[in-house]
Amino acid sequence: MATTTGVNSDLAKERNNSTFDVEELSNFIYRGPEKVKRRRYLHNLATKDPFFRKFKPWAFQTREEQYEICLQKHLYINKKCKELNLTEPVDKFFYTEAAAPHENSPIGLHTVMFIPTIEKQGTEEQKKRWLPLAESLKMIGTYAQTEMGHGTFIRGLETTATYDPRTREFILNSPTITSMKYWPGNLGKTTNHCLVMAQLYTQGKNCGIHMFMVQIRDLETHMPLAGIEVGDIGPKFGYGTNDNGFLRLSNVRIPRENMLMRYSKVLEDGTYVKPPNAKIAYGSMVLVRAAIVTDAARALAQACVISIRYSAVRRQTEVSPGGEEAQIIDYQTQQYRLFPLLATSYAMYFAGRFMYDFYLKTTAEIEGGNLDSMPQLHAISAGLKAFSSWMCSAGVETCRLCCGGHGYSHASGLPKIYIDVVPGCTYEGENNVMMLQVARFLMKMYGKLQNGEALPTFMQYMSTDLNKKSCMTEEVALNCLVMAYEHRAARMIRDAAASMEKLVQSGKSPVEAWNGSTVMLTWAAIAHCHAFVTKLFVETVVKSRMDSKVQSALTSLCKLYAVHGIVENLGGFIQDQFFDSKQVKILQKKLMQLLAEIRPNAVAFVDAFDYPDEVLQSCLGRYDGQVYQALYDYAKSSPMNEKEVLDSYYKYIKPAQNGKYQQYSKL
Ligand SMILES: CCCCCCCC(=O)SCCNC(=O)CCNC(=O)[C@H](O)C(C)(C)COP(=O)(O)OP(=O)(O)OC[C@H]1O[C@@H](n2cnc3c(N)ncnc32)[C@H](O)[C@@H]1OP(=O)(O)O
Ligand SMILES: Cc1cc2nc3c(=O)[nH]c(=O)nc-3n(C[C@H](O)[C@H](O)[C@H](O)COP(=O)(O)OP(=O)(O)OC[C@H]3O[C@@H](n4cnc5c(N)ncnc54)[C@H](O)[C@@H]3O)c2cc1C
Repeated sequence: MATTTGVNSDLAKERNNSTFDVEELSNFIYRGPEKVKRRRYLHNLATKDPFFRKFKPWAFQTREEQYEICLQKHLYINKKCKELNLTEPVDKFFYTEAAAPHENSPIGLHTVMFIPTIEKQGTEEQKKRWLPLAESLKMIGTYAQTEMGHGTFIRGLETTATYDPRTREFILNSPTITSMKYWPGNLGKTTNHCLVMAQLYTQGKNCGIHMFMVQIRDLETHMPLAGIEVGDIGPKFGYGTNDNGFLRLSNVRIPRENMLMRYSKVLEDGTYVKPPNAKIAYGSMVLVRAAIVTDAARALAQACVISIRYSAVRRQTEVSPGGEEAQIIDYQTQQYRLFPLLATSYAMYFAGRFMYDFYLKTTAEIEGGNLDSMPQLHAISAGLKAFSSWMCSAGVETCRLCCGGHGYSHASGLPKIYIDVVPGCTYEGENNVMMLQVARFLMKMYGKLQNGEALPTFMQYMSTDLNKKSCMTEEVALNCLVMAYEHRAARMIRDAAASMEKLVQSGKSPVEAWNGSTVMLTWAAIAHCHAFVTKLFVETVVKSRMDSKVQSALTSLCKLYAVHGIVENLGGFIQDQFFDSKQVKILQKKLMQLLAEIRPNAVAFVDAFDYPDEVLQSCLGRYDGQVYQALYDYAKSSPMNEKEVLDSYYKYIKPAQNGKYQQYSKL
C-alpha cells in the first residue's frame, strides 16, 4: 500500500539504491555547482512568486484565456527580469522556464527572432533606431516569412517589395491569396511591426528575397494601418497561447531605410548591392534551429522524469499468484521503452550543448567577415534540429503511452509537453527538408573525398574502408560502437551517391537523379546525424572530468544509447555483413544487460535533471511520488465538478429520459 504523505516509499527506496550522488550528476549536466545553484535560485524566484499561481491551470483555460493569461505572465516576466537585473539570456531562460512552462509566449517571436534579426542583419543606424523601441516593447515584432503557399521553398515567396526611387520607398504587396503571410507567431493580435521577407524588385530586376521592417498597427490605437489586413489563424494542434497570424499587404509604402541593409543594400538611385553570401539572410533560422536542439532535449528529459518516477510508484499485476504487485518499472518491456529514451535525453542534451557552443563560435567568425564555416554550421544545425525534434517528440509520446490511462489525462503534464515540442519537427524548416539539406552537404563531401580533397574533421569517417568488419567483442567497447555508426553512415552516403550516379548514367538529369534518390539520401543524412550524436555522447563521457561513480553510470547509459540504436536499426548495420550473427547476438544480450544495469539508477538519472514540480506540472511526475492523491485533487478541481448537477442535465438528459426531444427542433 502506498502511503499518502511524505515521499512514496517505493520512490524513497529507489533513491537509496542509486550508485551515484545525484547532485554530482546535476553539476555535470549544468556545467558546475555554481550554475546549478544559480538555476535553482532562478527557478525558485518564479515558483515562489504568487503572481504565477493566481491563474487556473492551463488545461482548464479556453484558448482566449490561454492567450491572455500567457501574455500577462510574459509581460510580468519582462518586468521582473528588469527589476532583478536578469540580463543574461540563460538567466532569463531559467526564470521563464519555471514561470510559464511549455506555454509558448505571445511575445516569444519578438524575443527569439525579431530582436536577433535586427541585431544580426541591421545596420548600426537601424539597430540604434529600433532596438531601444523593441527592448521597451513600444515596438513589438515578429518574423514574417512563411506564406500560405510557401514555407519550405522560400525562394518561391510571392510577397513583393518594389523600390520607387522617386520617393525613396519600397512598396509592399501580397499579390495573390497564397502570398499572404500565414503562421508567423504573435502576428495575429499582438505585434505592431514585423520583419517581412519579400522578393526585392529594383530597376526592373528581381534581386531575390530580403527582409523589410513593416509597421502594421498604429502605436496608440493598435488598429491595423492602411493597406494592412491582419488576424489570427485560429485554433491549432497546440500553441493556444500564441496568436499565429495572417497578413495581407496592399501597396504599403515604407522608407528605403526600412530594408535590413547590413549585408545587401539598395542605394538611393535603386542600385542593388549584393551580400557577401546570399544565404547570410537565412541567419535567424540557423539561430533558432540551433536552439531547438536543447529545447527538444529538455522536453524529452521532463517527459522521462514524469514517466520514470511514475513507473517506480505505479504497481500493477501480481508477478506470481497472490504475491505483491510489481512496480511497473520492473517489467523489462517498460524498461526497454523508457531507458533508451532516458539515454536519448542525455544524448540530445549534450548535442544541444555542443550546438550552442558551435553556433557562438561560428557566428563570431561570420561577423568578423570569415564565412568559411557557414556551410558546416548550416548542415550541422539543420541535421541536429531535425534529428533531435524527431527523436524527442516521438520519445515524449512513448513516455505518455508508458503511463497507461493516466498518461492520456492533462493531469500527467505529458500532452502539454508533446504539443509544445512536436511543432519543432515542422517550424524552422520541415525535418525531411532539413535532412535533404544535410544530404546535399554530404554529397559535396563525398565529391571531395573522391577528388582526394581534405575533409572537415567531423566528416573524415567517410574515408573508412567499407570492407572492414566490426571490432565488436563481448566487451562491447564504446569505440567499436562509434565505428559501427560511422561505418553505416559512410556506406549509406556511398549508396546514395551511387544511386544518383546510376540514374545519371541511365540518361536522367542531375535534378531527376537527385529526386529519384531522396529516400536514400534521407537515410544517409539520418545515419550521419545518429553517428554524430553517438560520437558526441561517447566523447562527453570519456573525455570530461566528473565524479567516477557518475562517469561509470553515465557510461552505461551512453552504451545503452548506442547499442539500442543498432539493435533497433539492425538492417542498416548488417547490410554489408559488417556485423556477423554472433556479434548481433552479443549486442542483443548486452542490451538486456544494460537495462538491468541502469534499473537501480533510473530515478537518480531523472532526479539529476533537477526539475521542480512546478515546472513539470504533473500529478504523475511529482518528486514525492504521491500520485494518487494528486490525481484525485486534480479531478476535483475540474470546472465540470463545480456543480453537482449540470444545467445540461435539465436541458437535455431529463427531457430525453421523458421522451421529449423538442429542444432540438429549436436549434
Ligand atoms: C519559440 C518557438 C519559435 C519557433 C518559431 C518558428 C519560426 C519559423 O518557422 S520561421 C520560418 C522558418 N522557415 C524555414 O526554415 C524555411 C525552410 N527553408 C529553407 O531554409 C530554404 O528554403 C532551404 C534551405 C530549404 C532551401 O533554400 P534555397 O535558397 O532554395 O537553397 P538551395 O538552392 O536548396 O541551396 C543553395 C545553397 O544554399 C545553402 N544554404 C541554404 N540555407 C543555408 C543557410 N541557412 N546557411 C548557409 N547555407 C545555406 C545550401 O546548403 C546550398 O549550398 P550549395 O549550393 O553549396 O549546396
Ligand atoms: C507552430 C508554428 C509556428 C510557426 N511560426 C512561424 C513564424 O514565426 N514565422 C514564419 O515565417 N513561419 C512560421 N511557421 C511556419 C513554418 O516555418 C513552416 O510551416 C515550415 O517551414 C514548413 O513549411 P510548409 O508549411 O510550407 O510545409 P511544406 O513545405 O508545404 O511541407 C509539406 C510536406 O512537403 C514536403 N516537402 C516540401 N518541400 C519538399 C522538398 N523540397 N523535398 C521533399 N519534401 C518536401 C515536406 O517534407 C512536408 O512533408 C510556423 C509553423 C508552425 C507549425
